[in-house]
Amino acid sequence: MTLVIKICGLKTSEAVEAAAAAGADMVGLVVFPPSPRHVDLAHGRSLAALATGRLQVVALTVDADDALLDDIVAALDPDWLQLHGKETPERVAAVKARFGRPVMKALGIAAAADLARVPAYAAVADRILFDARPPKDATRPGGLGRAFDWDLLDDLDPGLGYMLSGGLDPANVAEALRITRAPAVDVSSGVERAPGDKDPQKIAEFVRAARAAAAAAPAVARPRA
Ligand SMILES: O=C(O)c1ccccc1NCC(=O)[C@H](O)[C@H](O)COP(=O)(O)O
Repeated sequence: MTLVIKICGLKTSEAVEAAAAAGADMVGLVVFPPSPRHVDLAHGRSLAALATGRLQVVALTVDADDALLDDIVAALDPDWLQLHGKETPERVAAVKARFGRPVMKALGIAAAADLARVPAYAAVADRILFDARPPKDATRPGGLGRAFDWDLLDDLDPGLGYMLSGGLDPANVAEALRITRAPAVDVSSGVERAPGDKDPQKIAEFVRAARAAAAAAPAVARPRA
């Protein structure tokens, strides 16, 4: 199975072009004003149009209501909706039913107990994104460049595709894949010069390192020890 790679928090056409040229699969557009990666809908529309047909477009929101999601879907026509707030399983199901698009639910992980929520979300989401749980005083729930203990995902079978996220970068993605055998990875801070400023060279290095690691140790197809 081919590793799925998502580059998140793109703000410029240069970054979209870099993700496409590097061979990424998905790009995330953050619609959350407190984030340094926030794009307004007019700009998001042009970035999504540039990506469409080459990269899957993920619209990332945090506890968005239906009215905002209506506007986002109309503007970005995303392939995926990523819910990165405190959305309940019921809310995930409602968003999926209303918009008829695949929904990726982010779950913050800091300890094994955090995985207890997985079955309820796996029943309604199309993909789970495991991210580091943010500190209590964080101004945003993701894109913080924080990793969690990847060993927590050992032996995890959520019953659906999942994405590993949180503090990944070109130097550590191979080790993260070796430990987790994740079928998909997501990165933001690790391919930036500064928050919100993507570095085309780091994007290329990340994709190259992740693809090489996946080729050396195929993810979900690899039998468990
Ligand atoms: O990126 C943001 O600023 C952001 C803001 C609010 C909610 C989620 C956000 N990012 C979510 C992502 O999918 C990131 O790629 C993920 O958290 C990993 O980020 P990083 O640890 O910086 O690679």
